[in-house]
Amino acid sequence: MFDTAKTETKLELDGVTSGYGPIAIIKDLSLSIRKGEIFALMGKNGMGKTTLLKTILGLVSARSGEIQLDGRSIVGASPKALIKSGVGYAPQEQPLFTDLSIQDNLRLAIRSDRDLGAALEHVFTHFPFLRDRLAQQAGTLSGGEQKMLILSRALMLKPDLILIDEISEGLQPTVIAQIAKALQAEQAENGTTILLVEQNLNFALDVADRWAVLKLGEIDDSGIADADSRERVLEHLKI
Ligand SMILES: Nc1ncnc2c1ncn2[C@@H]1O[C@H](COP(=O)(O)OP(=O)(O)OP(=O)(O)O)[C@@H](O)[C@H]1O
Repeated sequence: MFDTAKTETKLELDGVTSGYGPIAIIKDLSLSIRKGEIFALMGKNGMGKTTLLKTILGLVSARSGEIQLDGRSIVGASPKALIKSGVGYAPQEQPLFTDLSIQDNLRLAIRSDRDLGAALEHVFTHFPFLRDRLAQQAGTLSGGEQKMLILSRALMLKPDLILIDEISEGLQPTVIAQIAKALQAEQAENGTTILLVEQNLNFALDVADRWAVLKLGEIDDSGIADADSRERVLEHLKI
């Protein structure tokens, strides 16, 4: 639930415009994510949710506006530099090396093998099935298991901020529940800030402290996640 103590800003976007070629997808968007909160960003297909995450990460350039992480500008920073400064990313597209083992996929997320043992133990607390499956080829995991591996990779460095893109897509409720539990544990135990792009309203509003709906690259509505949020968000997602 929303904690009024969470007032410090972790990520601030101010008047951000970005897109592809001459087309602006994100339009003069301002958004403030507080330290330690789970923030759900929802919206219909093609509204710019992924583009927004990619703009924060520097994978898509911001044409104008300001993006600050912990009060410092990150406009123009490389994705690698952002990951080094504590940002994790679980992309929507399957980013696994399917012919490599689970362990090798996880190893690629850390800088030095010296950190491997501790990082693995960290992700095993959320997804214990990985412990006995480290040698298995990632491509042979089920869809749900692959999603848990993608999230685990983003969690290997214990990021302060995680950007997660439609992790629940195509997953059965038990796997979604496991992922929800993992995110809530990260938030509660490590004070992790989570920006969750989602289409699954129930999952998003269950775990989120606050939410916003993106429409054609602009914030159309936003609020605290409470009993009335579901109906309000649903209205925005209608055709
Ligand atoms: N590389 C690209 N080049 C040109 N246009 C793109 C590119 N990537 C996305 N777009 C366009 O930008 C718009 C927003 O796409 P984006 O993937 O950000 O939306 P989304 O809200 O995440 O959608 P979904 O929920 O379907 O994943 C869409 O019209 C899409 O076609």
